[in-house]
Amino acid sequence: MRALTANGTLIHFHDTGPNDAPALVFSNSLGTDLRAWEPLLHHLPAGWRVIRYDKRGHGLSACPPRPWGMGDHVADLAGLLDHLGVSGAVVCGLSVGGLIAQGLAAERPDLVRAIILCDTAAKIGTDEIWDGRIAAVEQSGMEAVADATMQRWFTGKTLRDDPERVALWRNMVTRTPAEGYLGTMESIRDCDLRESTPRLRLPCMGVGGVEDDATPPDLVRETVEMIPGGKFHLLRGAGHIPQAEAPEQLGRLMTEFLAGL
Ligand SMILES: O=C(O)CC1=CCC(=O)O1
Repeated sequence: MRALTANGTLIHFHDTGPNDAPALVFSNSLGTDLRAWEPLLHHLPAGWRVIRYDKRGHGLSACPPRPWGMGDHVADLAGLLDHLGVSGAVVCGLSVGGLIAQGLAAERPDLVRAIILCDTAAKIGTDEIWDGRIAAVEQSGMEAVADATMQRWFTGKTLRDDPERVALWRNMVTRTPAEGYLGTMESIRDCDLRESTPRLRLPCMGVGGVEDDATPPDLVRETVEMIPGGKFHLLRGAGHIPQAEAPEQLGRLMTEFLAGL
């Protein structure tokens, strides 16, 4: 368990593997913390320095008073990598983590050598969707959105066959500070990368779950294909959290992509 102050914010992170190995950095989704990547870890190739962190308002990282936005999420990750002396990383982002990865690649190309976009887009949702969820959390707290979130995140099969595992993910959401969740929803609502992402010039792989109701696969494909050479893969048997439902498929695709860099 380690922490440092980046962009004025206490950031909790895990950093494993040799310091001189190429870095693979994970940025997680709304309502999840760095534990979200655990199912994937043993499907990753050896020889990488793996860095996971809790974005502001999530996990053990600080939750500064709102308002803040996507620029802060990007500056937090830039600050973390600068402090760790990491440049030229491969950044893998899930959902809002994918927005952070795209934003970092645009703002600080020295830090990013390639991106892996999981269940994300250059623009996620509409003002109407986010304003409705923001109002629900402001009025009734995290419980108000937890069940609908599980429906968006997981396939019918997982919801039916594995209720205890789903309950753990639900706990992760309901234990996220409401302020952190609200600030991140506002960040997503106000973020539109449809002009900057097509200007990125770096290797990009993307994946989308066939049953993802939050960022449907065609939306993810559209974003990945904005970047020349971007390659999209559809994940069978997966919803919005591919490392939970399809860790082997995702690990194999990532291993192939990383080997080709
Ligand atoms: O709606 C959800 O919970 C899915 C999601 C949208 C952005 C994000 O990070 O997660």
